[in-house]
This record gives sequence, structure tokens and C-alpha cells, in this order.
Amino acid sequence: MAVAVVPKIPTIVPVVAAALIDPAGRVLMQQRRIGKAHGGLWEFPGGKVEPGESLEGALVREIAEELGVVLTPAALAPLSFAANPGDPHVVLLYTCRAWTGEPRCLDGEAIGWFAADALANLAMPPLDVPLASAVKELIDRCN
Ligand SMILES: Nc1nc2c([nH]c(=O)n2[C@H]2C[C@H](O)[C@@H](COP(=O)(O)OP(=O)(O)OP(=O)(O)O)O2)c(=O)[nH]1
Repeated sequence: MAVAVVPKIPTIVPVVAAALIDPAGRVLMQQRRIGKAHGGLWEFPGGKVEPGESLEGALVREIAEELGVVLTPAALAPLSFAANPGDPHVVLLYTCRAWTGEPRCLDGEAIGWFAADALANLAMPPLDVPLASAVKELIDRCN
């Protein structure tokens, strides 16, 4: 009898991202570099989790690489996640209101601070649309 061998290959690609929220309730968004997948669209800064990394460890690394700031791990709060059929990426979104340093655009095309009401006007990758709604709901409740 033939036995099917199913290779143990992960079918999802975990991506961690952060909604940095400033004291005025504005959110930092990053524009992806032109020419990359989803080039020119606005996303939450972050990136893929590398083998052996924790989720929070990956997020602290990515944010340091992309924005030059050090997130305060205790200030990271999981908010929501997003996945779509046919797309292996699962974006896990955290909020963060405490960090060290002034965010700079080190990796993207641009960065900007946006009021919660303005997020829906940004052109975003599909997974970011529900995530941005979750961020707006949170800010509307808390600020
Ligand atoms: N960082 C981030 N990635 C997102 C978001 N929404 C979304 O669909 N993605 C997708 C875009 C990318 O395909 C993937 C994140 O990959 P990445 O930022 O680490 O890497 P990349 O595609 O820029 O570059 P590469 O490593 O594939 O060469 O997740 C988001 O809000 N933030």
C-alpha cells in the first residue's frame, strides 16, 4: 500500500507588526518601498518572524531596523491578527505606546503619523484594512 508522506513545511508565514500610538492618538504608518510587493502602500511597520525568534523579539528587531527606535517590550499589547485565503502571511498586530528614540524612515519609502480617522483613507495591503479598523476602534475608545 502506498503511504503519502506529508512534508512538515509550515504553511503560514508569521509577520509581526506594530501600531505605534503617540500621546495625541496618532498612529505611525510606513509606506512600502516602490517596486516591492505591495509597493507604495501604507502598512504597519514590522516584518517576518525569523526561525528561533519569539514574536515580541522579532517585533523589537524589525522596529529597530525600520524606525531606529527601541520598543518597550512591556508596552506591547496584542490587538488583532489578519489572514486571507491564498495568502500565506498572517499579520499579528500589536499596539505600543512606549518606545525610546524618535522614529526615522530607515527602510520604507516614507513614514507618517496619522489620526485614527485618516487611516481608512490610506491605500493599504488587503490584510491591513481590518487591522487599521481595529486600531481606530481602540483609539476611539481610549483617547
Ligand atoms: N510589515 C508588514 N508586512 C505586511 C503588513 N501587511 C501585509 O500584508 N504585510 C505583508 C507584506 C510582506 O509580504 C510581508 C512582510 O514581509 P517583510 O516586510 O518582512 O518583508 P518584505 O516583503 O518587505 O521583503 P522580503 O523579506 O519578502 O524580501 O507581509 C503590515 O502591516 N506590515
